[in-house]
Amino acid sequence: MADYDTIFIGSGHATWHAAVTLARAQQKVAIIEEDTIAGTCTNFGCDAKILLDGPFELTEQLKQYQGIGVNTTPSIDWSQLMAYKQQVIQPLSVQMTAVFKQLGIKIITGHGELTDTHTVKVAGSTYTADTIVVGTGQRPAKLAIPGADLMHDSRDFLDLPTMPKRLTLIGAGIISLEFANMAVLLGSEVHIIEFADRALPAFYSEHVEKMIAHLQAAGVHFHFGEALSQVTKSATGLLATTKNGLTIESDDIIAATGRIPNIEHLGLTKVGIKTDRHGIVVDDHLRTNIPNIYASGDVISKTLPKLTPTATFESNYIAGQLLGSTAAIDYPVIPSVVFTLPRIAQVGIPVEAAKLDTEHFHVQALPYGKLLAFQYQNEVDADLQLIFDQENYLVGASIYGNGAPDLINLLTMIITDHVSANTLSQKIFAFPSASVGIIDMLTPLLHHD
Ligand SMILES: Cc1cc2nc3c(=O)[nH]c(=O)nc-3n(C[C@H](O)[C@H](O)[C@H](O)COP(=O)(O)OP(=O)(O)OC[C@H]3O[C@@H](n4cnc5c(N)ncnc54)[C@H](O)[C@@H]3O)c2cc1C
Ligand SMILES: NC(=O)c1ccc[n+]([C@@H]2O[C@H](COP(=O)([O-])OP(=O)(O)OC[C@H]3O[C@@H](n4cnc5c(N)ncnc54)[C@H](O)[C@@H]3O)[C@@H](O)[C@H]2O)c1
Repeated sequence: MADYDTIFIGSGHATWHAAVTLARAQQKVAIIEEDTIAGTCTNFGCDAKILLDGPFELTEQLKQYQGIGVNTTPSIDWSQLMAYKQQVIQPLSVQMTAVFKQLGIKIITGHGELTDTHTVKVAGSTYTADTIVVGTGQRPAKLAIPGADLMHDSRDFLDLPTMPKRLTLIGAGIISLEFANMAVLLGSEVHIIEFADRALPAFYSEHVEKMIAHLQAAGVHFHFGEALSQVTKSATGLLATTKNGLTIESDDIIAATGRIPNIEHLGLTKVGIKTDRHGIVVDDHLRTNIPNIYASGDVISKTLPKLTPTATFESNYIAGQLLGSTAAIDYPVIPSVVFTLPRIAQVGIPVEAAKLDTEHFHVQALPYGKLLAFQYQNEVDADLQLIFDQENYLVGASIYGNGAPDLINLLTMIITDHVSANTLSQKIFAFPSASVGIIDMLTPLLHHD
C-alpha cells in the first residue's frame, strides 16, 4: 500500500485547492514544497503586487479631478508601503501551512524528484502515492548574456526596500509594465528595453498603444527593437547595453523577459514523462503520458494564459477527477488583466481577430468614460470594445480603464453564461455603479430572445 493517496509537488494554486478538497474527502494527502508554502501568486506575485499598487491606483484616480475639485495629490512612501506589504503578505504562508496541517495534509519540505511512477524522493527520503500531481510552476527566464547575474527579477522588485532613482526594465511584458507604472509614479527615471517592436501582442493594440502613451507621458522611456546584449558595472551604477549599441545607466536592472516552466531535476525524463519548451505535455484530463501522474497550473505546456485562476480551475478539476468525475476538462473563457494605470483587460475573442472575421463577428466600441464621466470618476479616456457573434451574443471584450478588473469579470460572466438582453432586463442592479453603466449600454446591443 502506498504512503499517500495523492502527493502534490509544489504548493501553489495549481495544487493546494485540490489538496484541500481531497483531504476533506478523507484522502491521505502530502504536499512537497522546496520554497515558500502557497507558491508564487501568494508570496511573490499577484498578492504582493496588488497590495503595493493600491495607493498608486488611488492617487491616479485623484488626478482625474485635478482642477475640478482636487488640487493636490498625496505622495507615496515606498519604504513604508513595503513594510506594510511584508506585514500583510509574510503571514499568509504561515496561515496556509496551519490550514493544511489542520486538515491533516502532510507538508514535506524540500526538492521533490520522481524516482518511479509512484515514488517521490525528497532530501534522501522516499514517499509513495497512488496519484502524483506535478504543479511546480514557472521561474523567471534568465538571459544567457555577460553580466546577467547583475540583474534582479520580479521577486526582488516586490521586495525593494527603496525604489531606485534610475530603473531599467528588460522586456515590455506584463511584469515590466506593471512595475514601470509604480516606479515612474514615484519619480524614478524608468527605461524599458524591449526586443520586439511592440508590447503585449496578446492584447488589443489600440488599448496597448494608449497605455504606452500614458506611461510615456508619465516619463517612462521605451526602447523598442532593442535586444539586451550585456550588463556591466560602471563607477556610478549598472550599464545595460543592447546589440544596436544603446547604453543606459541605472541603479538597478530588473529582467522580465518571460517565465519558463520548472521541469528540470524532477525526474521527468527518468520516468518517461513528455515535456516541451512550454512545460509538461498533458491530455484533456490533465494526465501526463503516465496515467497516474497529472500536471497542473503554470508548469503545463499550454497556450492558455498561465494565470492564477487558470491554475485554480485545473486544481479543482483534478480534485474532481480523483473523486470520480470522468469528463474532459472544458475551460471557459479566461480573462487577463494588465495592472498598469489605466488597466487593460481582455477576455474571449480578441478585437483584432474579430475585425478580420466580419462574417462571424462584429465589434462595438463603447467609450464609456466619455459617455458617463459622472459614473466613471471623470476617467474620460476609459474605453470598452465589445465583440458579438452573428446572433448578438457577447463573445469577447477588451477594456482600457482603471475599473477593468471588475468590469471584465462581469463581462466574463455574460459571455460564459450566454446571457441575453431578456435575462439582463429581468434583473435590478444598484445605481449608480460602474457595472450598471456597462450593463445599461450593453443590454440593447445583446441578443433578444
Ligand atoms: C510578479 C508576478 C505577478 C503576477 N500577477 C498575476 C496576476 O495579477 N494575476 C494572475 O492571475 N496571475 C499573476 N501571476 C501569475 C501567477 O502567479 C501564476 O500563474 C500562479 O502562481 C501559478 O500557480 P502554480 O501553482 O502553477 O505555480 P506556483 O505558484 O509558481 O507554485 C509552484 C510551486 O512549486 C514549487 N516547486 C517547484 N519545483 C519544486 C520541486 N521540485 N519540489 C518542490 N517544490 C517545487 C515552487 O517553489 C512553487 O512554490 C503573476 C506572477 C508573477 C511572477
Ligand atoms: N497581471 C497578470 O496577470 C500577470 C502579472 C505578472 C505576471 N504574470 C505572469 O507572468 C507572465 C509574464 O511574465 P513577463 O512579463 O516576464 O513575460 P512576457 O512574456 O509577458 O514578456 C516578456 C517580454 O520580454 C521581451 N524580451 C525577451 N527577451 C528579450 C531581450 N533579450 N531583450 C529585450 N526584451 C526581451 C519579449 O519580447 C516580451 O515582450 C505572464 O504570462 C503571466 O504568466 C501575470
